[in-house]
Amino acid sequence: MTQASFPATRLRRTRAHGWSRTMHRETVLTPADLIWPLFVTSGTGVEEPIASLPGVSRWSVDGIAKRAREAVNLGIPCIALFPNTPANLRSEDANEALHSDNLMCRAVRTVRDACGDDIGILTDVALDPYTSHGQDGLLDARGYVTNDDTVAVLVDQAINQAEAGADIIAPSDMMDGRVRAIRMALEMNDHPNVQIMAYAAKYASAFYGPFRVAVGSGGLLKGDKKSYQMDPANADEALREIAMDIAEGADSVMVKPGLAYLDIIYRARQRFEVPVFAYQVSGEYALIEAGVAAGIGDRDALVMEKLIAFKRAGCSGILTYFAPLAARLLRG
Ligand SMILES: NCc1[nH]cc(CCC(=O)O)c1CC(=O)O
Ligand SMILES: [Mg+2]
Repeated sequence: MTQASFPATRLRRTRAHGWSRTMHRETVLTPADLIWPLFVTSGTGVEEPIASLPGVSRWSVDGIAKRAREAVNLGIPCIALFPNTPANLRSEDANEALHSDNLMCRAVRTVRDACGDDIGILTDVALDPYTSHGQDGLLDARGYVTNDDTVAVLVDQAINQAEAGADIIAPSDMMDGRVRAIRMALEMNDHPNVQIMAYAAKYASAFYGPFRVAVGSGGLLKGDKKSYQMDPANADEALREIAMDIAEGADSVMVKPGLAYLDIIYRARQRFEVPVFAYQVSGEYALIEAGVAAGIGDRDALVMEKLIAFKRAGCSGILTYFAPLAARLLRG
């Protein structure tokens, strides 16, 4: 047989056996790559299934502590907390965000009591779960979300969360200059080791709908968030946002939503030596669940394929509502 009659290289050769596929795998996903977002609600012993997010519930703080323990047992290193503030505590000025006994702070303390230092607690900094208008910041007389006045409140909100025991402050508001302001306040208030994970490139996305139902801001929001969240058409601008947040003292940055923005994750990793996280947001979760319900495929396989894509693009980790499912699958 002449040499020309067979391929010089057979890429299928290393795919022929399971052991070989394992050996040649370029990217791995582990439970340590996962951050589990959890929704907090009032009361004790309360679980409220969220219709917009099938399989996800709001939990009262005791339930949140149980979920945190579950995360520890599954090898998930960090949870992210989001409060469903009671309607009567929402206001124009989001004052509830600054109270040391608000839902968020109570949840942080309860988790810390239950799990000690075994789990990282990430708290979201933005005003939308606390405002009567559902915007992430304060409005001026014409309804514009003000930047610098909002940053002043975000700083107090961040310190309030750090005092309660948060490990990672995650500003999701997209105001300019907030990372520097929060970093300075953390340093000056004796929290030098509290991290900042900046939602650096956060897009004005149609994929946040189910989340807004979960934190009760969806029905309140009039208009959109396009004057502060990014235009989905832009990528160079995302790199500027990320560069600014690094310069202002962010320990890590986030790209949000996830799958539609893998190019941003990839470019950020090429450009900067900084940990990049992705948020697989509520609409991405709900679409997979809707697809599974419609019979388009197997949930486990769909979820794992999407999560490995984030790692392949260069992510250090992923915020995902699928965290407990994925961790269980990974542990076999
Ligand atoms: N600042 C609020 C915030 N923090 C995280 C999300 C979305 C998360 C998700 O959809 O899962 C949002 C929604 C928004 O900006 O309207
Ligand atoms: Mg910015």
